[in-house]
Amino acid sequence: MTIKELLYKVPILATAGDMEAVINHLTLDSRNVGPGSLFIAVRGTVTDGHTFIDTAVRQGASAILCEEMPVNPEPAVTYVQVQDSAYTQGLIAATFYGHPSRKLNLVGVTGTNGKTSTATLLFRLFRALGYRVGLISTVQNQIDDTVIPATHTTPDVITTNALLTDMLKHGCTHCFMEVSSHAVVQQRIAGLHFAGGIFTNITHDHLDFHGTFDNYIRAKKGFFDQLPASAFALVNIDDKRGMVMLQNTAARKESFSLQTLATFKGKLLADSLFGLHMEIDGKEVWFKLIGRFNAYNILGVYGAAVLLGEDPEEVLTQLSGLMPPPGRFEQVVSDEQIVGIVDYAHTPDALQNVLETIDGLRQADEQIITIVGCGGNRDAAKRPIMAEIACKFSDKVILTSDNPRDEDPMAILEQMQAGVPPIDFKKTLTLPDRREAIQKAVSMANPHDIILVAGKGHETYQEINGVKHDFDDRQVLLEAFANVKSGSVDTP
Ligand SMILES: CC(=O)N[C@H]1[C@@H](OP(=O)(O)OP(=O)(O)OC[C@H]2O[C@@H](n3ccc(=O)[nH]c3=O)[C@H](O)[C@@H]2O)O[C@H](CO)[C@@H](O)[C@@H]1O[C@H](C)C(=O)N[C@@H](C)C(=O)N[C@H](CCC(=O)O)C(=O)O
Repeated sequence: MTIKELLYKVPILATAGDMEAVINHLTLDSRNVGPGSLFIAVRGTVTDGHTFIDTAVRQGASAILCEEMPVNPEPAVTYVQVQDSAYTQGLIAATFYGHPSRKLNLVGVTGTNGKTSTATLLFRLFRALGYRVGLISTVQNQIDDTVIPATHTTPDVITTNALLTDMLKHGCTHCFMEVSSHAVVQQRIAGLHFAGGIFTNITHDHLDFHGTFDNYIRAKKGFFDQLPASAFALVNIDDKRGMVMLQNTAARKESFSLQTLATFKGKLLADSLFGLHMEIDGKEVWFKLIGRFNAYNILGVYGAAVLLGEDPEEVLTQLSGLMPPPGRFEQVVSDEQIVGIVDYAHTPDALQNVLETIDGLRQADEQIITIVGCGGNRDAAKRPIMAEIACKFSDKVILTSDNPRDEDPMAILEQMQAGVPPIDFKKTLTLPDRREAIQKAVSMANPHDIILVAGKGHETYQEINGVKHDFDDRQVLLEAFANVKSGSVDTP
């Protein structure tokens, strides 16, 4: 495709060089440039892509898209100046790949918690309903049975268009994707045509990136503002920001609720460690998912499926058979009936949801032992809050590391300790080594006690100083169950 064809409908400020130059590859990263590449220079959070234009040219780039023209452009290379290269990237990627998002039903899911569960449940539901389906999620991307490792919750828009193209080649009719607030702000969903958007909830998270809670809300809302009139915008109106999401959208406004009148109204009848019993649209159904937060996920998934034209009764039948996604309230039970629960809860709200759920389901003599940490190089404000929540609901708490990245693990843990109420000092232990923390919890547990290992969920690594070391909470729990003699009470 020529650069001129690629720029169809793109507002351009200036050009230099041959507009008939042929482009066979798009990239944001100078390290991936080769002959035929169009290098898109984007201003990032760490560095400015414009500083790599010369490198891209040396590596054979055919064209450069930028916001600022270089002082000495290379005559053999085509340069295009635009107002906003991050946004333009989305329009170009859609044209380059032939607008794949218009050729299937692309549904985006946004919200602080529940994105992965909702997108994954939709993916599994539509497969169970007989469709070929794609998934773009934090845990993994998937085209039917083929798993493609994920690097982001929402990839860059070039990668997304490439994934959607592969999905179409495999006959997919639907794709369910997570839409993170980072992605909205960084234009990673620009130019994508959505058939629908779902809002799960919004709570304190990512303030390191967005600065204020208002900015974070605005970022989420930006997704709904982008939806076309042909799409549906389905929001959880039990979250007080649900209606805000709908304010400026052109899409059809739809809602779901466990508490009030909504397009899709559900009622939670019973909640146990074995599943949920709900009434949806007047029908009683059992689900294998656990916890009130999953009742919301189920309702959102049900609503989206019905809005996509599926038969409500068939949707409920298929949904009732689905299991939780990996690392989402995943249970690992020892021979002695110590219940390990591995959950991705890494925000205050998610941790509170999981702990409230466990607290509501346990018997009076069953202890909750919580293992929790907070990531390095990320929102530090949540550290004391998460420790406080863990203490509020648990009989014992072990503060430990969760991807300290470039930070000193002990410094993160000290910030968490600041949230431990003095009355809870004696039930709290600090063990920076996560493996040791899990082993300690198992050694302290009695049969039927519940050990919550929070934060990593499906992740299979611990990131320390830029190196990802193999670490899987589920595996380490199993090893601890096998190695440590259960029943030996070792109170901190
Ligand atoms: C903070 C953040 O969101 N960063 C994302 C952002 O990178 P950046 O702005 O920091 O990029 P940069 O390093 O400043 O570089 C600027 C530009 O120069 C280019 N460059 C850079 C170096 C070089 O040698 N050559 C070159 O061309 C880069 O490709 C980039 O285009 O844009 C990149 C391209 O899209 C992303 O890969 C990158 O994600 C980083 C790796 C990341 O960790 N992001 C996280 C925070 C994130 O996005 N998380 C959300 C989920 C959040 C949640 O809900 O939990 C997600 O969607 O995954």
